[in-house]
Amino acid sequence: MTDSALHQPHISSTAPRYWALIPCAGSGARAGADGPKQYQALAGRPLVAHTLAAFAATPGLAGILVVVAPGDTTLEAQGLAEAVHVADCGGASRAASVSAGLAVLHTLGAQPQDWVLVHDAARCLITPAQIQRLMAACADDAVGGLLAQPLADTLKVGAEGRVSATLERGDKWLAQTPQMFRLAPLQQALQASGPTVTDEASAIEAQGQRPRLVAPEGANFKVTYPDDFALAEAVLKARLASTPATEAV
Ligand SMILES: Nc1ccn([C@@H]2O[C@H](COP(=O)(O)OP(=O)(O)OP(=O)(O)O)[C@@H](O)[C@H]2O)c(=O)n1
Ligand SMILES: C[C@](O)(CO)[C@H](O)COP(=O)(O)O
Repeated sequence: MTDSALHQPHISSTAPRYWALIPCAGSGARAGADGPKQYQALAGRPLVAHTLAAFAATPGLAGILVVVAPGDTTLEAQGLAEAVHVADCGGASRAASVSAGLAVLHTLGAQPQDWVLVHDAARCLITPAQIQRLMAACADDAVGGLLAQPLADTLKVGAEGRVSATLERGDKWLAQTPQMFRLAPLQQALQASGPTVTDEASAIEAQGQRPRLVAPEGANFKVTYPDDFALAEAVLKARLASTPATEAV
């Protein structure tokens, strides 16, 4: 047996299930709101309610786990915890929150070979169609993958406020979420990468794997800065206006 085979997790032959893990324990410092950005009102509901509604409307998920900060009971108080599992095990970094959530998934019955779709609570424009697009693209993939957006702008390198180079952008993508990997390899990869890695794909890449890139076909930006709230709200309202009430999430 090779050294790498020794470190492979046990993958059983039963059909894998799909779990959603939603890190929701950030403080939203860059958004400059009064409190965590995931609970700010957007189109009449807390921002994270839109995120959760998209996952609740996605067929084929075994469960949805939301990781919140220790002692945070906002989801329960807002009536948003009924269709999801909530664990107040968030950590000091996004990666720490995701790792803590992966451990909780085991207690919910998740198996090492099951797929986990990690999605930022702050990406509230995600749709069931986008989630299913990623699931379909990666279901037979040996590694897994992520939603990502090809660059739309010319890409510059800056130094001391001036352009030092213009990069070829044909092969550049902006990483989004969900990012979908199997539970055991993802846990191992995050443990090896440590708490500073900024997405799951980076941790998997550091293990020598090449995650699949899947375009989202529609807006899926992360609410990060103050202006993003109005932009996200406009997109949500436009979708609601053009979607029959039975399909709206
Ligand atoms: N310790 C952390 C940090 C982030 N997140 C979550 O990870 C997602 C993406 O992180 P980001 O947008 O960077 O959120 P914040 O850390 O909240 O924002 P900021 O960096 O501006 O403080 C968000 O849904 C956020 O709640 C988390 O669960 N735990
Ligand atoms: C995971 C992520 O959404 C990919 O774009 C992003 O890296 C998370 O945001 P952060 O600012 O790096 O925490």
